[in-house]
Amino acid sequence: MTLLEVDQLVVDYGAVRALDGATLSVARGETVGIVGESGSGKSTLGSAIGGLLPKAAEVTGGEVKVDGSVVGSMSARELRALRSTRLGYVFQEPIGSLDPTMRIGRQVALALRGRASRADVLDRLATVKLADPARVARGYPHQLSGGMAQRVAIAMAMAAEPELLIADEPTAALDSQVRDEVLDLVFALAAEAGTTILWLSHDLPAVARRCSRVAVMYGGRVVESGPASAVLAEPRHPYTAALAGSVPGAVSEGQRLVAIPGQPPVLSGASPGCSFAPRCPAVLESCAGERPRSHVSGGHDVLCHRASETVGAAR
Ligand SMILES: Nc1ncnc2c1ncn2[C@@H]1O[C@H](COP(=O)(O)OP(=O)(O)OP(=O)(O)O)[C@@H](O)[C@H]1O
Repeated sequence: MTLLEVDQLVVDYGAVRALDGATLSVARGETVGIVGESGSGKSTLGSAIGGLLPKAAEVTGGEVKVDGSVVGSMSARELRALRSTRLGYVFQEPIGSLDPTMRIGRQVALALRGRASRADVLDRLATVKLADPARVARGYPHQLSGGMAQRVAIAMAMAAEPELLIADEPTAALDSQVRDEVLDLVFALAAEAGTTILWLSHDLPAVARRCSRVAVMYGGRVVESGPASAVLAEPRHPYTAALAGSVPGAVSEGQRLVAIPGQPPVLSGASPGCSFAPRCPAVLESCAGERPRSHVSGGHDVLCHRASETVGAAR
């Protein structure tokens, strides 16, 4: 059953177009990795789902539905309810999710929606494998290491057992050892609570290893989505092919995506054609002037004029 539907979403920050008709559908229980270079629109998409876009942003087209309800039509109260009961967010910088002036235990109690006993709070902190939950509960955010703070942020995001957890590069600020532990934790807690995961990441190998589905973003659109193993083994979009082709040996888990020659676009308005055309090794004449439409090919959704051809030919 569909939990999240993003349909042709367009978001502008003034003259900069961050999302240019992004479309994505996520079923309950899926673990979906959204992969893309810096500026491809991942964070904007993640924020739009919970009505958390900054003031500078304007939704100028399309819509987001969570469990059938249109997020853009919700009142402030409905949005607060959506965020406190159905969605959980974890960001790159855990400190940003924590109140520097409040003891950790009190913050976790609030995330448990005010009905929490001290034992509930300590239980919750124990689920994120903090060695001494009582000590952490008594402390303040500045007393925690980055890894510990992210564990607390995860405990708070998962406190209400949300239907959808949006994890926006949750481990980018952590060192590699802690990174794996934190990801293990996120996926284990989500599996236990039946929470669907949307994980926004630069880290293609890590996403492929942990997620059931991958969506690749480029120029504010989802250019390919499908089962993780199939998308990586047989990419249909030349951009995904370039990313996937660069995986063996060239990039290991935890590293950022290797560069593809050329620069990703900064759009100011709708892209007239495929925004990957200037960097595409398989570009056709029509690519620059005609927007590719969704094409289902081998179980993947692909936005490419050449989607029906094999990627072997496109590369
Ligand atoms: N507050 C803002 N004001 C103006 N432009 C913004 C703002 N936030 C994002 N943008 C622009 O919108 C586009 C998409 O940015 P977004 O942060 O969503 O991408 P991203 O894929 O999450 O990148 P990163 O991986 O670096 O976080 C970029 O061109 C970015 O410069």
